[in-house]
Amino acid sequence: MKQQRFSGLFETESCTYTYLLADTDTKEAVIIDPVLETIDRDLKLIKELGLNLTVAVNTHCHADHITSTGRMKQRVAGLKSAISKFSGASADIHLKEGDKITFGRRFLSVRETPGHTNGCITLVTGDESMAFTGDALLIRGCGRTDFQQGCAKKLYQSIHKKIFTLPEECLIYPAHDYLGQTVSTVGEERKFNPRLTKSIEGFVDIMNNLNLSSPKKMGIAVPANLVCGVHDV
Ligand SMILES: N[C@@H](CCC(=O)N[C@@H](CSS)C(=O)NCC(=O)O)C(=O)O
Repeated sequence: MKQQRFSGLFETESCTYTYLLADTDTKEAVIIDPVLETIDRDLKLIKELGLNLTVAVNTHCHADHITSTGRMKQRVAGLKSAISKFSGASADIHLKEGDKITFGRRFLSVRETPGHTNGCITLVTGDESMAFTGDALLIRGCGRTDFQQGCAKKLYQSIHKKIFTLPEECLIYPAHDYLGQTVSTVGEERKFNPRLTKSIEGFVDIMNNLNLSSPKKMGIAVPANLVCGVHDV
């Protein structure tokens, strides 16, 4: 009997992945990194599947899009928002290393993976078959480290100590992909990630020379995400 429903959902403007996980027996569900623009799509799916959404969690305080967790709380009775205690953002649940987000008989455990921001977390399924890495580890890449307390050394250590120590076959689901890639594995990223296969000095050098422009929505996204995407809840 299948006990877990998993959906990967995509928001095209910010290239953000939202993930929905549910225990198919109890119908309890968790949503990871939901985006304001796709709130209707996500809530429609949840309703169609007859799920009871209990937690909406952000892997960090996003700088490129506005979260829908606050608006979801207004539309889903009993829903709780969650984010790292180091994010600086308000939420019902402030997460730290080792915490568990339970849905039915399943859970996600929290691994702190700072470096892109101070409050970045990676969420790992109880059986360590899936890891939701937010903007820490991307497929063949990683989150930038040039704002929001970003630190390349910290990110390198986070990924090597908290993500690359997971089983080789553990599936990696990042918060973004800009090339259409949907999933990787710990083993693949350990072997082929062009940034993380370097020494820490080489990695820092790459990160200091990315020369990326700032996310277009940064000025509105960060203040909004500090209050779950809304200023009135
Ligand atoms: N062009 C996009 C922003 C793209 C970007 O900066 N992505 C971030 C994650 S969202 S803060 C990132 O870490 N990218 C790493 C990389 O190597 O691309 C926009 O304007 O929103």
